[in-house]
Amino acid sequence: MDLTGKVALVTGAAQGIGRSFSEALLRHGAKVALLDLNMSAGEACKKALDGEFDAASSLFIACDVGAEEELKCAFKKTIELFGSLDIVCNNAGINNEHNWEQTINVNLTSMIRGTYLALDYMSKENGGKGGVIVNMASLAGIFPAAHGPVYTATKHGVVGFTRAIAATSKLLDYGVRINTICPAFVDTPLLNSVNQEQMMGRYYIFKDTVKKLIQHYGILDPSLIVQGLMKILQEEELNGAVMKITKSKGIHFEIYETALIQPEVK
Ligand SMILES: NC(=O)C1=CN([C@@H]2O[C@H](COP(=O)(O)OP(=O)(O)OC[C@H]3O[C@@H](n4cnc5c(N)ncnc54)[C@H](O)[C@@H]3O)[C@@H](O)[C@H]2O)C=CC1
Ligand SMILES: CC/C=C\C[C@H](O)/C=C/C=C\C=C\C=C\C(=O)[C@@H](O)C/C=C\CCC(=O)O
Repeated sequence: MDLTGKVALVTGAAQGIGRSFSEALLRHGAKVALLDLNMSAGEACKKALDGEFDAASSLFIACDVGAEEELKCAFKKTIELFGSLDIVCNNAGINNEHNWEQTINVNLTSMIRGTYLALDYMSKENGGKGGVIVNMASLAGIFPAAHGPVYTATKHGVVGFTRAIAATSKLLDYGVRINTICPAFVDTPLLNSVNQEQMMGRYYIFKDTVKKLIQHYGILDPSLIVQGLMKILQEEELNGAVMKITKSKGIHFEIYETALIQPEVK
């Protein structure tokens, strides 16, 4: 996909992986809607991006992806300003085992809603011109993380939903490719949640164990996750792919046994 002039929407864009995604998309000539809960961080991010890229190429939208109407409104504002939508990165996520219901709402429910909103605008079934959706999971979407059982559940859900809706998209010819990225530990503020008892809840007892896990497996630079995003955008055969990114093996893919026989669509 030539990104020049394409329109992308990135959730959790104010920092971390989402900010790295947004910078890379702008650098490749795309326009980007930056969605984030954190108003001050979002405005600071937008100001910094305006120092490097045309201010008209990005739009910060304060949005709690966990609030249905706010997410719907953010999609609407994006299309109203930029005129179309080609790429959606459902990236926003939290690691909160204390308020685990919020973790489910942000990491899973909002990702599903963001995927459906993206399909509303991009699917050929709705008169759209197709596009690409990237849902951010984690290696905890493949391997159980004892220090984060609810986080693990949400990320397994991201993987499962993405693989299934990608099959739906292919069967119904939506013209939209939907893939998921499962990074190991990445150098972003999220990692600091390990040190926060209000985030780890009853699993704060694992604090030192997780730190040893992080030390053992290493910490990835967000730029490698950006490489994964670019690979997904450029390799048009990728749909329903589960991309893993680790220190030991870099960018590689989970291989699954043959999928269920899919229903014939009459
Ligand atoms: N950092 C890591 O080690 C890994 C992170 N991930 C996933 O990558 C994604 C991005 O995480 P990071 O960049 O590391 O985290 P981060 O905490 O650095 O950034 C997340 C961004 O999302 C925003 N956000 C949080 N809740 C929101 C909401 N309700 N509405 C809108 N924005 C919201 C935050 O304000 C923040 O700007 C998450 O889904 C996370 O689970 C996956 C594997 C490893
Ligand atoms: C506490 C921080 C919260 C979230 C960060 C992240 O989402 C959670 C990650 C949880 C577990 C990460 C495990 C990392 C494992 C590795 O890095 C691998 O090198 C080893 C494990 C499996 C590799 C198998 C493969 O690559 O096919």
